[in-house]
Amino acid sequence: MTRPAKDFFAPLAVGAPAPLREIPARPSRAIHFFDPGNEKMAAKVPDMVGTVDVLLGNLEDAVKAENKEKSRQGLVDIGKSTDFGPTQFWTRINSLDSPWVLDDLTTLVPEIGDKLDVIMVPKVQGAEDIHYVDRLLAQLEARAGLTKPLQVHAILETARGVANIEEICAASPRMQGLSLGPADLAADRRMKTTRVGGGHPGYLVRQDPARDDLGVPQYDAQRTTYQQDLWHYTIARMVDACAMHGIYPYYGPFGDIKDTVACEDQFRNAFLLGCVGAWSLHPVQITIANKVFSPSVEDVAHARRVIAAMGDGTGAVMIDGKMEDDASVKQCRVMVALADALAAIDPELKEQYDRIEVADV
Ligand SMILES: CC(=O)SCCNC(=O)CCNC(=O)[C@H](O)C(C)(C)COP(=O)(O)OP(=O)(O)OC[C@H]1O[C@@H](n2cnc3c(N)ncnc32)[C@H](O)[C@@H]1OP(=O)(O)O
Ligand SMILES: O=CC(=O)O
Ligand SMILES: [Mg+2]
Repeated sequence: MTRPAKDFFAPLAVGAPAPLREIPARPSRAIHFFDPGNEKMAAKVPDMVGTVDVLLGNLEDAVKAENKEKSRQGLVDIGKSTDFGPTQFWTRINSLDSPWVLDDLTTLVPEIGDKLDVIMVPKVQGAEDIHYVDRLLAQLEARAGLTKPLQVHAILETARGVANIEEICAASPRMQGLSLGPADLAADRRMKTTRVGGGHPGYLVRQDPARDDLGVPQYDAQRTTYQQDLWHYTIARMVDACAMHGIYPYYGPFGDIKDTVACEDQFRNAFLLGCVGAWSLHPVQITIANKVFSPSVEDVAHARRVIAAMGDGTGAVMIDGKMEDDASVKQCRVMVALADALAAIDPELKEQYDRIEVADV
């Protein structure tokens, strides 16, 4: 059950920092995963600061059981020794039923709780999981004397989690966002796939058969097929639930590292539907996410033009043969607000957006 409105923003432990009233809209186009126990990856982290919006030290799946303690300690060392500047610092803890998660939280909060921005919780099933983490974090924050509350991000990777999506988003003022976890979700749903995110050639629709002069369908004639997106339904649910609760939706992992083209397509579908970012599993995917989740110069130019033409934002105007009104100007404001936020942290993008001529507007 969700707490009554009057108690929703009350700290859950004496001495814990006051919960945030609003989740900050910090750019997070790529959430870049690294294993803090892998020396080669860990060594790259300081140089990645400033090149990616979020660096996430992963402690869960993809870290071998015998390396869990090493990765946790590696994360503590990186957290203490790194100045993250404009880059956010997140972690993915082990699942709540695992033998490692209690030590993850009781170690990370006192050691590097002041450096961490967001704790990603995997395999969240319902509000009860968030309530557990919420209270424990409050106790640990109070004991550590933290002044800034940690935010919580849930991965949607079970059928029950998807069914309970709204209550998960509403479970705590710490809730920062949701990510799609397509690999675990596929397994939990008993989908017949063996991939980490992305499409499947068997999930398609086929063009109707052509008909001969007598109207008889030619079933054996060549017919075009169109591959469909396995994740459309779940992403759309995530976007609505997150928008309703003032938190942020993300595409999760795309496992075919070499298929940069299909990765870009999946990320772009998510961007167009309302997601703010995606996971990056390999440095090559940072570039893709940064590109896709930044509005194009053309879209920003058009949006600025509509906003300028619409004056106080009411009424209707014609631009290039198209009707624009209150509803389209609101979409344009979303686009420009994102462009402004990105320009503030990304000098290359700022230069591109600044180059849009006043004449274009
Ligand atoms: C379903 C889920 O839960 S998804 C989330 C969990 N999975 C992960 O976090 C996976 C993270 N990524 C990885 O483990 C690796 O990128 C792999 C296994 C996919 C590929 O690793 P490799 O085969 O070593 O890739 P590759 O040879 O292209 O690496 C090139 C360099 O980039 C480094 N690198 C690879 N991935 C990363 C990364 N995520 N962060 C930083 N550096 C990386 C490698 O260490 C290597 O360094 P080197 O040039 O000093 O030798
Ligand atoms: O954790 C991510 C997933 O796809 O599973
Ligand atoms: Mg998973």
